[in-house]
Amino acid sequence: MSNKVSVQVAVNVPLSMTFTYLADKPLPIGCRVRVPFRGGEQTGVVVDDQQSADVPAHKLKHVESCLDEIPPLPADFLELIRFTAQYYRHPIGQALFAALPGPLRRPQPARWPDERGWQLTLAAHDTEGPPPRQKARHALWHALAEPLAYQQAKAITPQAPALLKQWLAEGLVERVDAEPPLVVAEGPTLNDEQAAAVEAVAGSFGSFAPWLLNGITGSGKTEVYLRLIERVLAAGQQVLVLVPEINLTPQLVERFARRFPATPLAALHSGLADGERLAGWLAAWRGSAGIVIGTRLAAFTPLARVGLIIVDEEHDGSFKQQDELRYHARDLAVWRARQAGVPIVLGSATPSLESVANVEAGRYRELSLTRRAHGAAALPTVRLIDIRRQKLLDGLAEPAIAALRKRVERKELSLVYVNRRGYAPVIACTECGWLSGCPHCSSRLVWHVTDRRLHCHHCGYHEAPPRACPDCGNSDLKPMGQGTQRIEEALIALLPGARVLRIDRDTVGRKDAWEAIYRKVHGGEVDVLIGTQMLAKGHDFPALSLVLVLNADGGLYSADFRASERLFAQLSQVAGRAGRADTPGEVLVQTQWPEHPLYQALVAHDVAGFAAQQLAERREAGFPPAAFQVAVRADARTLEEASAFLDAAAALAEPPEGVTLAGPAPALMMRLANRERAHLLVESPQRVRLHTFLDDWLPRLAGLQQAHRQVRWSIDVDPQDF
Ligand SMILES: Nc1ncnc2c1ncn2[C@@H]1O[C@H](COP(=O)(O)OP(=O)(O)OP(=O)(O)O)[C@@H](O)[C@H]1O
Ligand SMILES: [Zn+2]
Repeated sequence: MSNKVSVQVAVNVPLSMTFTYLADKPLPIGCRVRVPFRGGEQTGVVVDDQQSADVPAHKLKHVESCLDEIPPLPADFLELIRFTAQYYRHPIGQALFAALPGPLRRPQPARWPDERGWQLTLAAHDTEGPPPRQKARHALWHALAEPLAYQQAKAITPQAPALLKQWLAEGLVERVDAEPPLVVAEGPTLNDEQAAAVEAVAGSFGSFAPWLLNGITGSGKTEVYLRLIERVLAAGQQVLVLVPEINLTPQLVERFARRFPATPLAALHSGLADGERLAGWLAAWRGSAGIVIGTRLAAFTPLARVGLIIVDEEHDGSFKQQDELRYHARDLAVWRARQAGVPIVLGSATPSLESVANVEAGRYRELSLTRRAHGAAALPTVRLIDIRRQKLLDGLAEPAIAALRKRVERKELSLVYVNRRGYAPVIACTECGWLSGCPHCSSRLVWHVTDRRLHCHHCGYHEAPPRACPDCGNSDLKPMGQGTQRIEEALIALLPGARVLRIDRDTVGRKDAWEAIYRKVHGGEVDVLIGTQMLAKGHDFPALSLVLVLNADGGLYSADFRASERLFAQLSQVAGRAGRADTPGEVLVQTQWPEHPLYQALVAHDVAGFAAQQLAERREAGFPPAAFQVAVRADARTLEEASAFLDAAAALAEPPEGVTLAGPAPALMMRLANRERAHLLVESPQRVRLHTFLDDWLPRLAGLQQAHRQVRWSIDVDPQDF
């Protein structure tokens, strides 16, 4: 008994503690283990070798040896997890397991993927090989004279995996160690601003330095990333690139792979199968993937030799996870850059007010790209169409229709941007004004033509539309507002012969849908694109010359203090899609409030002015980034139950000077999936004070659950949505 050792193990359970087990020999910190847990079995990770004092040794269960053939999880990864759990107030085990790829959460051993390359065998050199008319085979065969990595082979032909397998079986190729060379395809000559940005960041390699790359849409930020990546790869290091949307990943991956055709690249996003994700994750950890690109979860990927971190579209809301582990990937990326002692580049055309404030405070340094990069491309002209003085045809004003017609005639591409968040097509009664509402949420049901049903976009409930108004019996029910599907129908009727392509969550559900869309758009097979927010971000469609914005007004007068910032960013982004190459761009915005300062700033392309005005308002009101917030959210069957819990929580608080509690208040979306939601806000101008207060207060809340059994509650640090 005496030679046993005890270890601390993190397990995937909702408890803010680790568990003590006995082992026959010391187990390295970071190794995955299989542990008995409450009558079952769990995967665990050894996080410490300290004996906890309060459990007598004879009561401890045993843990067997490490599961894996791979080494223990690295110390800097565990440190990141510890920080994340602590800062975002999440159980350590759950934070850890959320960051691991699926297969590593299960108690099965993992091994390194085979990353060797392929080369022709001696025997193969004596054969003829595929004839030149079999182009792809021929090209692959000849490339195999030298060691070829998987990625290089796949770049030659998509049939490579099958061919390599076949040739391996026939003894024509063999597996060899292949150190991929750094091959860099040619890029454009940088303009002065781009070159200055590259030099500035490169000058900070080897130490922590946060940079805000503030560049207007189309100013060539991606090109700046590519040049920096080139230097990092040349120094034998890795780059981590975070992007907001899974849709953007294929486009960027392709651009990176074209520039660095031989560099192994790991793309990590939620659309991957478990095995693919694990392989990419391990390649990143081992250091064999030179470029690691992914959505927010990729912020946790261990990297053996990171030299630079890039966060593209840093202002984007999707970097914040809204449930379970509510982390902000951009903020964690900055923490990681500091931990690793490397620079981080936050890129955006509409930087978040948080980053703008960090520049003002001297914490970040700013690099500006003020001109469009491509030849003569200029920012588009933005015009407002005052719809108070226009007759609308299916939601479209006459000048808007005329502008679309002109583009179709000239064979130029147009984009109709429908801000569905503002107004979705609901079914309304023309007599009494009844609107189709969800029985479970305080949201409207949205009419879908595809299945001819009403859908709740919040809880997923759907139903057939009523034949007559449930309130007054009138049988004349009409769709109100313009969703993408309704606009599509209208445009097909208004622009005969035009090729219209609608892009929204309903049409891009499939994994490869985006690639098909790109092929169509770039192949000149589309005249008018219709889309929601997902079309606004980062896409580069050179032929696009007109952007028409519908329904944006909904964001002007929202109860959410971030709504204006988001709307401005979205509209700048979508406007920035126009006129990126040789065709000058025009943006038309239909609005009832043309004099609103937000639209005036949009017309003037005054990003900095708008940010300054917003920042002043936030400071005035004591909102972030002038203050830090933590939300305690609660939901229950009734608002009273939820509020009673929050009242009880507030009663346990003894906030020190400089920390205030506000609420409880109902959430903006008060009812969701049959639960009513409210929150309590804790605020302070000083982050440290806020967190010191939480350290004292949050542990006391655990005792409340007993008296409020029906209430579910959670902590959201730096909340983004209310
Ligand atoms: N120095 C340059 N000379 C010529 N063309 C360039 C240069 N830099 C970038 N480009 C081209 O300009 C276009 C816009 O560049 P890029 O996509 O890098 O801009 P961006 O700032 O990342 O755009 P956004 O944020 O709007 O998505 C691309 O087609 C790119 O190839
Ligand atoms: Zn609902």
